[in-house]
Amino acid sequence: MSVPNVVFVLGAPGAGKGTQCTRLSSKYGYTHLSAGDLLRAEVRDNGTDGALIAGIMKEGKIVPSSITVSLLSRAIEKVSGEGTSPTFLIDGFPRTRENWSTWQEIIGEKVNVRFMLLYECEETVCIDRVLKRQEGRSDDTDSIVRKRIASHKSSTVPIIEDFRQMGKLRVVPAGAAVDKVFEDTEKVLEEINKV
Ligand SMILES: Nc1ncnc2c1ncn2[C@@H]1O[C@H](COP(=O)(O)OP(=O)(O)OP(=O)(O)O)[C@@H](O)[C@H]1O
Ligand SMILES: O=c1ccn([C@@H]2O[C@H](COP(=O)(O)O)[C@@H](O)[C@H]2O)c(=O)[nH]1
Ligand SMILES: [Mg+2]
Repeated sequence: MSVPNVVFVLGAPGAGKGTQCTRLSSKYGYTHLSAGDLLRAEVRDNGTDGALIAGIMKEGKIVPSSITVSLLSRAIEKVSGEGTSPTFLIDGFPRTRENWSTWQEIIGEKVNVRFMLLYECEETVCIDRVLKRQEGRSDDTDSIVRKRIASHKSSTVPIIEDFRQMGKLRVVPAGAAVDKVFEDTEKVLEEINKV
């Protein structure tokens, strides 16, 4: 089988990464892997690092790269072994430059990272969406979402900028309605698939 393609999907908390990945997966059969969901599953299932992860998420900080990359690596291998779609949408990762270097060390050439898709949205809109979200997430509180936004600015924006410098960043405005954001995402994917 050919090497799986990967698209990293980034954006501030509440920008709509999960919403758009779900739609893309159902329309195009891509495999959606949310790093945050994998970490939450470790907490829920009392995994080895569950308590550590829970404490970090409560502070809106970033979990050590070795933990997140090994969860992603296992999930990619599991799905690849099932013979399903070779295109992965990796939602909410890489969060830091260190996340990316650890990914390169551990996963590296096993996959082909095509580009990073960035959902760009006003901070006030993002906060409003997170606080209205009804998914029972313990980090969807006013004080934690502000910490998550601060982590996004200090730790994630630099790796997004690195992808821009590499010519591997595609930006989709995410302040509009879900359908419009989806249409704009499809346009970006069409352009990429022409290359
Ligand atoms: N374009 C949109 N317009 C209005 N509401 C939206 C839009 N996109 C997503 N939402 C809603 O905003 C909330 C956050 O969306 P979503 O969970 O997709 O964001 P996210 O980027 O994955 O956030 P997080 O990083 O916190 O996981 C959800 O309740 C979702 O239904
Ligand atoms: O690569 C990652 C992804 C997530 N985290 C932590 O999880 C929460 C929630 O992430 P969502 O993408 O909003 O689901 C995030 O605030 C981080 O604490 C991480 O450390 N590394
Ligand atoms: Mg999400």
